[in-house]
Amino acid sequence: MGNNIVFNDKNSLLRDHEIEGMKSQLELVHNELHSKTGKGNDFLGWLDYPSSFDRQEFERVKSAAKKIRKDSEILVVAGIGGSYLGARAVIESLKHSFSELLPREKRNSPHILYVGNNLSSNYIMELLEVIRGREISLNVISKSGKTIETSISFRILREYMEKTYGERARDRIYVTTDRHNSAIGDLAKLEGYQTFTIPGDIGGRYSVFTSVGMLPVAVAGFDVDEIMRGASDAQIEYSEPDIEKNPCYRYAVERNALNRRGKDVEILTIYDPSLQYLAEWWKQLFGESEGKDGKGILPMSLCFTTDLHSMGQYIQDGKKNLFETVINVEKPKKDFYMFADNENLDGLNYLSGKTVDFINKKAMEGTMKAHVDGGVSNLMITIPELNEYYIGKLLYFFQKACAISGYMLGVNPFDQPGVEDYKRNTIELLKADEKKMNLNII
Ligand SMILES: O=P(O)(O)OC[C@H]1O[C@](O)(CO)[C@@H](O)[C@@H]1O
Repeated sequence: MGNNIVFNDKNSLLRDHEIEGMKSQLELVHNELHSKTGKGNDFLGWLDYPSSFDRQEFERVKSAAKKIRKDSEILVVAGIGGSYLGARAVIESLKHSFSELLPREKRNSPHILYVGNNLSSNYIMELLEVIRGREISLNVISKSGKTIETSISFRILREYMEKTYGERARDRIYVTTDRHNSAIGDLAKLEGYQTFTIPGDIGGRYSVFTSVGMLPVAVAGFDVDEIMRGASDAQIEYSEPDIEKNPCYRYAVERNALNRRGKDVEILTIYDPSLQYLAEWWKQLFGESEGKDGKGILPMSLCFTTDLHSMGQYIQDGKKNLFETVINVEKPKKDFYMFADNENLDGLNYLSGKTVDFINKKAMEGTMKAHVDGGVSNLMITIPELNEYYIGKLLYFFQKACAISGYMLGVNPFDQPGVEDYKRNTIELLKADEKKMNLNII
């Protein structure tokens, strides 16, 4: 097993001169990013966050997590986009796949439930049904403090908490938000809720290492020090300007090179369902960062081998405007040896003595070969295993690659002006409806 993240491009189908031709641009954007002179340079707090983060705030996160772990069976996390995907990506990657169904004696952490990430009345009401009668804490996370999905859920849950716990509700409500200009920040002050800060110069999709991600992750029982150690090593390793020594830059450059060849879609391919939320986080990171000014690579994700039986046909034989980036986890958390069966009616005895993970890896190799033979470029990122250290490193790998890639594409990877349009329309429609109702009452 290796001891670092490795980028492999032997199936990229790119030619050396395509990479060579981009080296001078890489040097330029590297300097822009590190000298903080590029677009969106007021949102670069994430760049050296793993080495410069506020240790006091981090200790407060750890002690709040300790308290929640002691007094709560469930932590409800209310947030959307970058205000929940990072935490969920880490937790789902590391937790037991069926933790909700484990017997109590085998579970030593609260369940983490997510709300505020949709406007489904069914979802919210059913969440209220399952938390009733159980000890809960609530962590509301919103940088702006005014995102409608999160605010609605927060209002409903706050009322529930106040009815259930009375005065003691304030000891169970935790607010993570911007220090300034946040409606929920003002409310927290007024009500005396414990607050955590999202630094002003870090946007939601780059905030996983702040209290936004680390409080829920610590409550779920994972080692946040190790995550920060991985991120901090990544910060050093991926600041190397030479593409030959920097796998993160190589990934950023090659996805741009493929885009210049007309590949507009990147599919992040995972072979373990526990990585599904890592893929969701990755989609927001790249989609919100790069999809602007009529440009961008559309980030998609598929979970193989599951989706080979639904989408494999398209990748093999469909339009050739896509490439894949495969996440390969070298060592599984658990494994199982296939055994021989006397009857062998299912014909599987040829697999006896092989592990399930070995079979998964062979499926990965076979799939890559088929797709590459079909003309689909495959990049591969290998991580030694799914633990806190490597997850921290991988998340930083993608953040840095996204910033470099966005600059190479010529966009500002740190704003999201397009998202505002749907918000404005929704609020306008709701307010117009309110006016109509008021007129009817008169
Ligand atoms: O933390 P907030 O302000 O609630 O925003 C949540 C998410 O919404 C977005 O602004 C997009 O609407 C993302 O950029 C952000 O991560």
